[in-house]
Amino acid sequence: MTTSEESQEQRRVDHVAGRIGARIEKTEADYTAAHQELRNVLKNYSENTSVNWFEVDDRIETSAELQQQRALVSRLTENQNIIQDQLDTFKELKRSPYFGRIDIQDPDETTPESLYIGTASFVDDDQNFLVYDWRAPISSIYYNGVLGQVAYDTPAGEQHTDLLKKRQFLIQNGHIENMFDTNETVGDEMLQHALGEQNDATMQNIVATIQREQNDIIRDTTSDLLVVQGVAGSGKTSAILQRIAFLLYHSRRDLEADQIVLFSPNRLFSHYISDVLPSLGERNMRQVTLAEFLTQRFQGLTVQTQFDRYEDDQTQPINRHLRAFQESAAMMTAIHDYCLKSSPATLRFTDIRFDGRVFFSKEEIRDIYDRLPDAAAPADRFLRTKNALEKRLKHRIATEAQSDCVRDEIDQLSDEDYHNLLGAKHLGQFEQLDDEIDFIAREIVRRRLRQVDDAIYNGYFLDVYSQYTDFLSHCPLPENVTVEEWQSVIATYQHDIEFHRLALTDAAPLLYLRDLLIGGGANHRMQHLFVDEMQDYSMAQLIYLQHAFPRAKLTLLGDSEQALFKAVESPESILKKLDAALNVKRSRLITLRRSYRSTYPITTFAKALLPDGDQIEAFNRPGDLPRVVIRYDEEAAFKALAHEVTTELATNGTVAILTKSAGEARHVYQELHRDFDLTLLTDNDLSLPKGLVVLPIYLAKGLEFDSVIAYNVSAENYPDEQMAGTLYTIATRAMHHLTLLSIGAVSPLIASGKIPQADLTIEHEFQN
Ligand SMILES: Nc1ncnc2c1ncn2[C@@H]1O[C@H](COP(=O)(O)OP(=O)(O)OP(=O)(O)O)[C@@H](O)[C@H]1O
Repeated sequence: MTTSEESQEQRRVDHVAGRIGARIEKTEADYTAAHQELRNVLKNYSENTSVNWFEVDDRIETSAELQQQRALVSRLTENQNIIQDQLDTFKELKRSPYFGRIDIQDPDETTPESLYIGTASFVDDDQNFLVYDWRAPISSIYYNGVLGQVAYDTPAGEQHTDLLKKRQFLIQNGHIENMFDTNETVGDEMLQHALGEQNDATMQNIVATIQREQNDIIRDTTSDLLVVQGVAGSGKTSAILQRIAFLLYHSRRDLEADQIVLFSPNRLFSHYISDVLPSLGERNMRQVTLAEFLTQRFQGLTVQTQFDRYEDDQTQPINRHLRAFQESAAMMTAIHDYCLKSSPATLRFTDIRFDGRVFFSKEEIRDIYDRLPDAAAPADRFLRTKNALEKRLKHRIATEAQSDCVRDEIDQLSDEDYHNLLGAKHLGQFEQLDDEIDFIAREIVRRRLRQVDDAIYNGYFLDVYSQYTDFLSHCPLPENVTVEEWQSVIATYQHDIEFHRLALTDAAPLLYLRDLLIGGGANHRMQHLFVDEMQDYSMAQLIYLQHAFPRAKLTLLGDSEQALFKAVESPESILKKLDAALNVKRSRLITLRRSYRSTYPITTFAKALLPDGDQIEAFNRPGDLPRVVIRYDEEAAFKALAHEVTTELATNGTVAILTKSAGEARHVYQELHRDFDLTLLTDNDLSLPKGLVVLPIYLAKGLEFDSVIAYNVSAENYPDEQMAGTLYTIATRAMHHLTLLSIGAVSPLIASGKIPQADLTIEHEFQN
């Protein structure tokens, strides 16, 4: 690259930045005007809210006026927010207007054209595209193409062009720091820089350096089920966030951010990724953890979380084949069959009671259900039963409203209570006073019987918990499950329910049974469902999620090597199982084998922990060897830990001590918190601070830290292959430094001959 080319490019950057600067000034003026308008309306609004609320007529008038003003305020606020967002985008763009340039020559053109690609598009006042959005169809060439003939998809079909040049830029504060031409997808030099820089507490966008396979994930618009199996640090999470930005850009008119839901592994993760979409000028999608989702669905019950289960599994023996069956697709099929075969006689109806007496008896309810055509789906029949009960309730309300005692009650009402019962909507609606009185009478009875109404509306007249017991007692068992074992499953479930608790294993089958029998539970608005860390979900849970979001396209991401609960599975076998269970039209598997997060020595060490780690490709970023520090008693270990922490904090922004369990994390906290500014993170924490943190590994899923210290990787703590996934997950959270502290003999996973001693720095304490 010649210096004249560099100065020419810098002149262009200056020119573009100048244009953006002018637009910022104009937008700032627009913002001030919008803000002033909003303030005026708000002032007016607050004056209006203090008017007389006592007289009924005034009240109606004021209320209508207020409603109008409220609508105006919300429109103006939205307008102001849009301008603010534009301003933020322009300011960001001015600092770094673009990161790429492609020179192309279309078949019907005589001269080549240079296009510049950035995080958002910028069109000047003469309609020249000075910067193209990275998501524009033509930009895909930048990520995918090597020089020569290339194709790219557009809404009008596939287009062809000749790619003559591809140039990458690193522009900071309007200044070109680095630029070079490349024939590769996105050159390693650029990536080296991006990865070496990171030391933020939150995730950054990767649009300047998206890799080819990541680009495939991001731009896939046709699959109904996209399964991404990628090794730790291969950019799965990054890819889905850019994918969401891409989908929002491409379906601007039909897709909104709140029609996309992401199931995240934990709440810290939700915070960790929260800046990525806003940095690309998009709103965040909805995020929920499995625990939050289940808690919301089972109000009144305490549902075991994945974390509770992980902790419990460490202290109690687990019957793996039993659990495997309970969480399988076969279990969900059994539920489905059971519900389809259900009949009025097998359904566990219960009385609806009021004031200690039976209001609608279960026999009456069963009778209604029985009279409905049995060809209808159970949920349909249930809904019609609900409607019939509502009708009967209305009838009883009407009859009771005629009673003398209700009329007496009306006579006793104060003016205020009377108007409240009538409600603003009905004021002046009745021509005859008698009609108004009738209405009030029904309203009194309706309010009194609200509990019955709620019971009908919520379908409380079917005891789903006892129905699930009935299902379990009739469930066809696989050969490897004995009747005795199954009896214990039923007994445990019943015992849990008695104490308002539910095991995680039972949650998905029970929800499925409830939805199939009584209806509801499905969200038809969601268009995309993303599940990160899918290896921690059972097949039953995934089937349920598909049922709960029936219109959503699924993107499932995971790494079976990081399974904390299960054995490792090959990506192909995972897709095969999902294909069979989820029954989708178009499915696709993308495998990512290159790991970007950690330095070369850390990834080399981490992959050696796994039985089939050879397939992991380490990105070539230099760094120190992982250090193993061995001490033979706790006191010496904590002294060493304090020393390591001090050293790491001197050079790293985030240092995490990762433990196997919450108990261990608390113990470390107790020992260190007096000497260090240390934060103990639990599953209630919502944000990730910078500095020094201690947390169990399952809360660190999906996260990364500049420096990781694995606490106590002894043979006692990590005795065998079962723990390989956990240790691998811990090691791969480190970006730049990894230290492994062992109290006593080191785990055979590390001390095995598989890991060459030359790949580690080992520091022993001399024993007396
Ligand atoms: N193309 C890329 N350009 C720059 N950085 C990247 C790229 N791909 C991944 N990274 C970086 O690598 C790190 C790991 O990415 P990410 O968290 O998305 O991986 P993951 O596959 O979800 O990891 P895990 O399964 O271990 O949680 C992040 O810091 C991310 O910014």
